[in-house]
Formats: sequence, C-alpha cells, structure tokens
Amino acid sequence: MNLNSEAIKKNDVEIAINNVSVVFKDNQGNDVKALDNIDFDIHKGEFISLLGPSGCGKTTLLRTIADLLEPTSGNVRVSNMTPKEIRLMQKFGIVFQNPVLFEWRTVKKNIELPLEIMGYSKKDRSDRADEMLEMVGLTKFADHYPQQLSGGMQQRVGIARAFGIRPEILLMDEPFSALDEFTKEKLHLDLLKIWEKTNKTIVFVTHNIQEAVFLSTRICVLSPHPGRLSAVVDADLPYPRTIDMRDTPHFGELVSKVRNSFEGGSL
Ligand SMILES: Nc1ncnc2c1ncn2[C@@H]1O[C@H](COP(=O)(O)OP(=O)(O)OP(=O)(O)O)[C@@H](O)[C@H]1O
Repeated sequence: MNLNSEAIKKNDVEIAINNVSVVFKDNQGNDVKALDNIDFDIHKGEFISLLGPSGCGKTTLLRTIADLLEPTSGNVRVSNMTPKEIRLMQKFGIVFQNPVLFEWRTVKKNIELPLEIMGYSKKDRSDRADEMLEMVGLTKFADHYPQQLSGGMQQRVGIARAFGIRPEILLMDEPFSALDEFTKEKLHLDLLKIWEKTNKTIVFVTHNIQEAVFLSTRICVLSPHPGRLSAVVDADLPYPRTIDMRDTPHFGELVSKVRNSFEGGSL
C-alpha cells in the first residue's frame, strides 16, 4: 500500500459529504445548527481525523456518515450508495469512546458477537476472532472476561470486534480519550499498524491536535456554533510513523498550522 497522501488522494472517493447541514432542537424548541454546509470528500484508504473543540459537531458528522442520523439538508454518499445501504451491507465498523463490552461474555465471545448476528458458522467466527485477537495482541486473554482487563485492553477488544466484520470503513469516536498517555501512545502505533496492513478507510474523531497530526493523512478542522469546516490540513509526515517523529520540527509546524486554522481562538 502506498501511504503517501498525494497517492491516496488520487484514489477513488469513498465518502462524499455534500453540503451537509444538521439542525437540532434544544430544550426550548430553538434551532441549534450543529453542522453548517459541510462539503468534502474522503478517499479510499485515507486516515481522516475530524478535529475540533467540544460542540463543533464531530460526533454529529460521524453519525451522519454512519446512517445513525439523517442530515437536515445535503447528503452523504459512500461508494456511490447511501449510508443506509452501506450500513445494511455491514461495511461500517464503529468504535466508540467506551467499548461497550458484554461482561458475561469472554473477550473472544465479545469479538464473535457481530459475526454471530451476521450468521457466520461457529468455526468461521472462532477462526476470525482468533485472527483479530492476534492482530490486537490479546490472544492470551481470549477466555478472560472484560472486567479482568485494563481500559486499554478493553478498547483493543472493541477495535478487534469492529475489524472482525471486515468493514470497508472504520468510524472511531474519540476511542482513546479516556486512556492514559502511555496506553494511548501504544494504541496509536497499534492502530496505524492495523490500518497499514488492512488498507481500510478510517474516520477518527478527536479533540487532540497532536493525536490527529500523528495518526492522520488529513485533518478536517471543525469550528463550533455553527459547526463548519475551517480547514483541511495535509499531515504530510511519512508512514510508518514513529514516536520520535513527534519531536521533529515538522511535527511542531503541523500542530501550529492546525491550531492556527481553527476559527474562533486556539483549541
Ligand atoms: N440529539 C441532539 N439534540 C439536540 N442537540 C444536539 C443533539 N446532538 C448534538 N446536539 C448539539 O449539536 C452540537 C454538536 O454536537 P456534537 O456532539 O456533534 O459535538 P462534538 O464536537 O462531537 O462534541 P464533543 O467533543 O463534546 O463530543 C452541540 O451544540 C450539541 O449540543
């Protein structure tokens, strides 16, 4: 896989976000414009971060892509189909901030759950779960229960479960924000390795600039009230990314560029 961002951009458009606006009602019945005319394309194989402060509409945009929410106006097309069609074809893998594991099922049985729902045979789902356990480095913990794992390990189970269905697109909503810095750093590297190996498109929500720069091919900077796209920044660091890249002048320049592109003050 060529992970050069210029090369990725020449790839097919996978997610087209066309003039999407979302308006909610607040408790008083007043309109809250969560997203204002968001318009950009995500290419196949990209690692895109949606970055911005609390309330800028990151989760709303992710939910719109995932068919968990209808835009008030505009539309999203995924591989030239509607998000609903893609969801029904099980092409989205979703990872939330809290992995929501079933505590009465073992780690392996949690990873198997979506495959069970999709009607995979016992052997196929067991083989697939073993493969995913190996990918996230949890083979030894297959028969443990979630409460016997650390937060970082539980999040890895959530990632294994999402990748287990072999999604085309992985949607991740602040998956590491509740974790300590050491665990986060390790999971960043793990996630990049999985991404490089599987060639999936990832849309990753975060409010952390360094995290976005370290992981992404491009960063969509969103500004609040109403949520709008302030800038799209190319994070043109080479892959594979290494921890020491964070100490390079170019990493610092990218962080400043992203921070300065945010409208309405610093993040
Ligand atoms: N179901 C809803 N009903 C009413 N307002 C909503 C609803 N969901 C989101 N909002 C409002 O839309 C705006 C964007 O919310 P959203 O959760 O998408 O932001 P966010 O950038 O993901 O924030 P955070 O980083 O805090 O999760 C906020 O003003 C929020 O209060």
